[in-house]
Amino acid sequence: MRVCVIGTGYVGLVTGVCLAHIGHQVICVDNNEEKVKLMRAGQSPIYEPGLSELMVANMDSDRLLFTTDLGKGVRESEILFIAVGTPALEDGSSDTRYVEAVARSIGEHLDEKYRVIVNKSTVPIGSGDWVRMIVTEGNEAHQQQTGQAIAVNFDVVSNPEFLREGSAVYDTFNPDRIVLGGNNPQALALMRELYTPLIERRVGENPDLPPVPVVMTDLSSAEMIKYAANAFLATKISFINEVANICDRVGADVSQVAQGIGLDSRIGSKFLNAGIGWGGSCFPKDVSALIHTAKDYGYTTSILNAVVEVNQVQRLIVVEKLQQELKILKGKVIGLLGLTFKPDTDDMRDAPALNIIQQLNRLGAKVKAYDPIVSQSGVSHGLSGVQIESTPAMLADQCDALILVTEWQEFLKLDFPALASRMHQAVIIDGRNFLDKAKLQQSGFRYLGVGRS
Ligand SMILES: NC(=O)c1ccc[n+]([C@@H]2O[C@H](COP(=O)([O-])OP(=O)(O)OC[C@H]3O[C@@H](n4cnc5c(N)ncnc54)[C@H](O)[C@@H]3O)[C@@H](O)[C@H]2O)c1
Ligand SMILES: O=c1ccn([C@@H]2O[C@H](COP(=O)(O)OP(=O)(O)O[C@H]3O[C@H](CO)[C@@H](O)[C@H](O)[C@H]3O)[C@@H](O)[C@H]2O)c(=O)[nH]1
Repeated sequence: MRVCVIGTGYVGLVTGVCLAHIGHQVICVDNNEEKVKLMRAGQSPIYEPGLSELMVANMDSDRLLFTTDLGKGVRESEILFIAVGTPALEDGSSDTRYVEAVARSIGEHLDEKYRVIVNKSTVPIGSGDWVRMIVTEGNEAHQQQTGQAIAVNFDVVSNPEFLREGSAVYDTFNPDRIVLGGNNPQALALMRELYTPLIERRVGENPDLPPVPVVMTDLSSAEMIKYAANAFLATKISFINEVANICDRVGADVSQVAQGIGLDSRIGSKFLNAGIGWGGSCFPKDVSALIHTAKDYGYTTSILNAVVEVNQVQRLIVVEKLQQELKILKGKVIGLLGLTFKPDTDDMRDAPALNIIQQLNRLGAKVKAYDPIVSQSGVSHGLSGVQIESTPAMLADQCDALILVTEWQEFLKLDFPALASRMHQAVIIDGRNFLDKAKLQQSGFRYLGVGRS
């Protein structure tokens, strides 16, 4: 099938590359010329394991091309994915201006051929009908300008994305479910056909599993599924973090507690890692957007408000632990192991590290950091108040404490005795309960986790 993906960020690029890989003809459109230039040269503008190789292979097979020309993408494709960003506005609601701009442009380029316009971006409930309206407006304006009368024919489908950064390619090939929301069975049938190789598990690592469940819904239910999924996962993390804070006080170990409750199949063991809380480009903005939507309808989201509140406190729990340990932070040197909001990504959007740096700066500490991706990339990522070091050893030099912020696998293999010998005081706060406490203690560290007293 002929597909156009508009927006080549974490979702759009991965979606475009993976759809090409399962045999579709894909045009990826982005209005960022630098990005398009990079991708045309076979380089991925984002760090995502396995993505670059797959991208180049599909470009070489002539199934994937990149352009800034949205008109070309619309004219030459039957399925048009909108995959642009929907960041949070000041008031917590979703900023849909990029979706609006794309929907309007699609309208300007439509002809008589039938198209399915797919909302892949996470958009507020009700956006399906709104996108239809904007596309129609764009088309009518174009017709007025050109004097051409075109009978356009299209449907809007909601197809929310559930991939995780850091395992985006794997998740796309091995989804837990595919959600398709829409009003016209013809559009939903085309979408099902598009995903058939994935549904039948012809790609991916679990060929023996039953077919991927396809959940067909109306537009707004599909939109709500996306928000509800992220809000539930964020709730699960805030819940275990609250339990961790109680564990710290009563002397229990949250890792053991998580194992004990996670084995109950009604609870499940995933997303029960306590630590410095959830961040990233999705959970914070999506939970806020859902709270905002509820407010628009006069409903107060008591649970979700608490989920956010717990998370705000949780992000700074490592600084509190540091204060208990070192007392005065003014004039102390603190080293952060990791900066990105999770491992295997270069994404710094709403990373807990940003709050930790700000708070340490406020308390007068000098902050240094080492991150496997950020240190290598030489890109500032808009970071201020932190000195980026290029090796863990340089990070440890003269530090009064280390804080593990991101659980990069390579941190498990660090030479901790060597790091301890370079520090002023060998204190480590494990913000992800990731390191081996006994090993750290043997290496001469005073070790503190979260809820692992
Ligand atoms: N990042 C994730 O893990 C993830 C997962 C699921 C869903 N989502 C949702 O998917 C959407 C995209 O997220 P992302 O993280 O990929 O965003 P992103 O910021 O990484 O990428 C967005 C891309 O859209 C491009 N763009 C903006 N306006 C454009 C226009 N008018 N024409 C063409 N291109 C345009 C930008 O240049 C950028 O490359 C969001 O709604 C997000 O909530 C993201
Ligand atoms: O047990 C856990 C699991 C995660 N996290 C944190 O939660 C955040 C989000 O992690 P994760 O969900 O793995 O990453 P994302 O790439 O943000 O993916 C989420 O957000 C995406 C965007 O909507 C969705 O598509 C995915 O399904 C959803 O998992 C990160 O800060 C993690 O450190 C924890 O603190 N404890």
